Amino acid sequence: MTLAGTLEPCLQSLRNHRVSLVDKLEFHIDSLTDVLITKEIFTRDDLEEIQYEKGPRGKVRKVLDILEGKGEEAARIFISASSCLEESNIKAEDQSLKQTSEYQKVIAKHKAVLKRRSECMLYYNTRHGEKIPFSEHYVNLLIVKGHHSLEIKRHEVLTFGQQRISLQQKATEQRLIKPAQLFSSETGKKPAKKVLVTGVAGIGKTVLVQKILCDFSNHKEHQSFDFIIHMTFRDLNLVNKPVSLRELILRKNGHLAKHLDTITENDTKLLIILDGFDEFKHYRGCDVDIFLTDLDEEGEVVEVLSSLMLGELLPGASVLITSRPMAVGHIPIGSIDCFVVITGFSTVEIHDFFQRFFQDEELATKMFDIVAANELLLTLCYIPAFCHIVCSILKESNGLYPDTPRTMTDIYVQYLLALVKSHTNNRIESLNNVSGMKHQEHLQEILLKLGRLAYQKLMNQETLFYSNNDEIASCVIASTFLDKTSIQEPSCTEDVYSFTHLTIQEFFAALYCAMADVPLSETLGSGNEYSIACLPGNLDLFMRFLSGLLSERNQELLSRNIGFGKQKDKMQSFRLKLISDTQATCENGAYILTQLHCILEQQDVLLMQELRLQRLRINLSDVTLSTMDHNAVKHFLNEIHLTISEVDLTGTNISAESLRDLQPYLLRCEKLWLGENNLDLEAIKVVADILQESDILKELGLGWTDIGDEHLFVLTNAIKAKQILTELWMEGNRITFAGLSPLTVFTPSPLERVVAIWNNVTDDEGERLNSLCPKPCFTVSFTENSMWKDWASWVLQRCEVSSSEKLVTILFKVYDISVRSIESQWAKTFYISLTKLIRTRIEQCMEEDVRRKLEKFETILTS
Ligand SMILES: Nc1ncnc2c1ncn2[C@@H]1O[C@H](COP(=O)(O)OP(=O)(O)OP(=O)(O)O)[C@@H](O)[C@H]1O
Repeated sequence: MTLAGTLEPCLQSLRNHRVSLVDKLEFHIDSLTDVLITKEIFTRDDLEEIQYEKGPRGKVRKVLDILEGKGEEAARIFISASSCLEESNIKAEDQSLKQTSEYQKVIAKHKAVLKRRSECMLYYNTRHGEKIPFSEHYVNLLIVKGHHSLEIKRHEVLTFGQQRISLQQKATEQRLIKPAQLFSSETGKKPAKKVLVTGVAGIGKTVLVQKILCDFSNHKEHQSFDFIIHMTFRDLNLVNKPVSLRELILRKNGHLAKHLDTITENDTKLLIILDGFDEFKHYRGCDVDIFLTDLDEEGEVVEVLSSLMLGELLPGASVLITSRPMAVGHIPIGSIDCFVVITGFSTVEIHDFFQRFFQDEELATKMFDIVAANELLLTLCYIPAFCHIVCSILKESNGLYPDTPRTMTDIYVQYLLALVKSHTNNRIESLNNVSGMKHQEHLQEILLKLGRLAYQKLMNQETLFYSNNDEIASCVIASTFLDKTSIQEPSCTEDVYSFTHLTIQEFFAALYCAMADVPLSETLGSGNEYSIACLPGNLDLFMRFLSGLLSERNQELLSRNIGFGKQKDKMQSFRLKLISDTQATCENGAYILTQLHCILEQQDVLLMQELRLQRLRINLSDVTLSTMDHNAVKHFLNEIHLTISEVDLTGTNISAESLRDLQPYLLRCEKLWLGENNLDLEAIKVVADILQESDILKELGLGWTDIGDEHLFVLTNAIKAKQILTELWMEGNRITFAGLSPLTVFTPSPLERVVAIWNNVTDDEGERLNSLCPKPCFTVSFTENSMWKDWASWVLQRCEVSSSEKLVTILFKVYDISVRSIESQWAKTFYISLTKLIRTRIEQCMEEDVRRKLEKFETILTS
């Protein structure tokens, strides 16, 4: 004991001063644990243990207990960190007394600035000068906390080889929250610091940000922060030389210049909002190796922002990032501690939106009824941006829908026509009139110029641009779709432009490709070829618009109203490409959602009849599915009556409700993959219903779905009723021997294979299970070579048909040192083939960031 005391003076000192340390540190426990995590003394598991303790004093005690097991060096670092903390607090207290009143004045000033900036709704067809008060027009948005597949990615339980799934790390249950709760602490938990808000195009991410700013500046919510700094990636794209975070903040917040040091020293009271990550030019390059840690340190803009997101820069500050889902994979996920998805409006909110938009109860109800009578239109209105466009069209046309829109493109086309019409005082009405003809040609020219601008900028991932095209900037119609902002550069003020909404830019880009006299092979591909399936993910909305614009009905509308010549060759070429790409994808099982949306946009039953399908595989994996996505899937499967050989819904954030919605189609499938979704008992009951009803469902995948024995019992009863299922995969769950043993009754017939590795089952228990059936059917660890050989060839085939971007996602899941260390032949062959494939892709890859990631994997696999 004495010996230990002299050999471990720091540990001993902690023991001696335990009582006084609890007194001193109880108010600094959060910052202290943060420091210890940053210095890698504490792990996330330690943090969780500390957070379970009630009250700050209990937490300090827990910290001291944990330190006992961490050794002398950890204790030394702790003592130095806590004395620094105390010193800085004394200094801060002294200073703060002096600064309090001035600091409060800056807060008030900043709130006044934010209030002015956020008090008007950013409606994007607002006539110049027309102001719509935000608070009167904000409609409640449905926001869900917890996104299972992202949570899992964060905890890295997806990587193969993880031997243990921490039971404490059960995925957070999904639940509705209010904007005010984004940063509020839940019982016993630390408030979230890094929040990621995702949601599809036009769902209301930017409006949510505005809501936060508005409530903060009106002293209503988020008052735990002293300052909120708002930046958009759109603006940040304009920075093309090394900068410091100080410069970035001051670009739009010059009034904070004098006090920025105090504000950032007090970073736990600071929230930084970064809106529109998907619009960031460098979004694919955020896995930087260089970090900045100081407010004044200069670096590339991507380095500054990545350092901020990862908590290297201003570690105490809270950060909220918004992004469309397609770019989420590029955000340094490890740093995020709260995932939020905006799901848009429900019928109640749509109704409310109509009331606020029309500001006349009777008229609003009449308009709402028109929309409610058309199910497709109503579905589109769940997305606020579309809801707004639908209302605008109804307003312009007095409720008379000229052509009932059936798809997203239809409403954008009609929106374009309505705005063009209203801005040109109906001058394009008459086709017979000569000046009308001239006017039409002029109009076509302007729209195509605008389209080309949208297209060029979209391909370069630019959403904000300096105007070097005065003709467009000064034209009234063009300016209807463009926003002008003046920004302060060090020596002058510059005008910058953006489309009024990103979806509008995507629409115009597609309009250009569809209507300009440039062949599709030139705009969409290189040489004579182009592919719908292989375009990068950020072009999927553009592709859907293009398909809709190349449909018969929209060509007809554009020709009738604006005089565009129909692009018959392009329509035919696109249609044939869509057919051949879809056939290939159904055959090889590559990701299919974009094609399904393109098919929905075409609204052409004949097209589906022309599909010659030998096999039907539907792969929708790894992207959260929205209501519109479900519509696209259902629309396709309603017309194609084949048996579905495989449906892959892995990592789609699927809920019980959406599973129920898809149930009739899932009854037609032979293999169903539902892994990496948080399946609650309700969802499992739907799966059980499918098992009980289906005559053909043979293979079911439920890996990493957070299921336990209680869920498995429900499934077992269903398997018993139908006795068709041959394979059940349940890796990475909470299942025990007790849950698995009732399945022995059905092994080996019909159930030939039950995979339950990374559950709560020991190898001995696995052997016992196998001894209960005539031949071994249970796999609880990596032993059975033949099975893993099959698995590996399935994964390899998936990799081969995936785009390089998607390949990176798959590689993140399947590479792992511990599997590579397995000496089995299958593992060796698997990794050799994978390495070969990666090499080929590196050679072909045009996208710098994807190539870099592939090269990293190649190095890992060959080292
Ligand atoms: N809560 C809301 N109340 C009223 N209108 C809303 C609301 N949310 C969104 N809108 C309408 O939808 C439009 C689009 O919203 P917003 O720009 O926030 O979408 P987004 O998710 O940021 O889209 P993108 O990913 O394309 O940038 C807004 O301009 C507004 O007209």
